[in-house]
Amino acid sequence: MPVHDARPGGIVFDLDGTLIDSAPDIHAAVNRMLAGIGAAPLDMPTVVSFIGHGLPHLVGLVRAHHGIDAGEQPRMLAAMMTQYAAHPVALTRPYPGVVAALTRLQAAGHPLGLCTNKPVAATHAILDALDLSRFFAAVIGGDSLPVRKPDPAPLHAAFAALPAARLVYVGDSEVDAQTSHAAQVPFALFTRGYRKSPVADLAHVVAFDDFADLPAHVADLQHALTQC
Ligand SMILES: O=C(O)COP(=O)(O)O
Ligand SMILES: [Mg+2]
Repeated sequence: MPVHDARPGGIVFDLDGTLIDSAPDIHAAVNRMLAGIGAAPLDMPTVVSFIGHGLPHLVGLVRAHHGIDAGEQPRMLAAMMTQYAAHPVALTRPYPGVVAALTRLQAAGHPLGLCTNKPVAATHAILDALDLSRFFAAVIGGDSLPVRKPDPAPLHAAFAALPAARLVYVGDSEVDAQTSHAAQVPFALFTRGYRKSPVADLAHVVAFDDFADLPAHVADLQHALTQC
């Protein structure tokens, strides 16, 4: 078979629950926001179950959980943004092996991008603070476009900014699997993130629980791409 495109393909990553374990800071910000209105704190698993569709959606779920009127949404969202912006990386760290994997993939010539539902200003602040910005040629946040994941448009935008064929989207959640499917991009599932469903219920071409294994999976996908 003729070689379709031998150049290293573009790889786009999700952020929360994929490259970084950000739930502890999101949890802390939620509870500071709730304390500010005299509401009871939420435990970590509850907040983790609310992550994935962006901060406006998360605040809506927090509000519903406490039975707070929808009219409070704008004030609560503004407070959440303020609280999160105040301490975005106090407790947030890349998952083990992430920096080494990104370094290897970049050295192998893969253009790298990011597509997250996190607001883009907070995304840049976190990437800068954790010294991750240097890896990404494209960063699309939850408010970069009028629509967010699982709409495929943000993922299309991230890949469009990379000078390469679309190789794979790497994410951790139901939203990411749906987005990949809608964008018709192969999906690699990091299984230690914030998903709520069994691995088998999320359509994927690769599932992995250790970033040390990702470069080999990518090499296999690249091989398949160049053979088709
Ligand atoms: O902000 C969220 O709710 C989820 O963010 P993610 O898209 O990086 O997982
Ligand atoms: Mg995620």
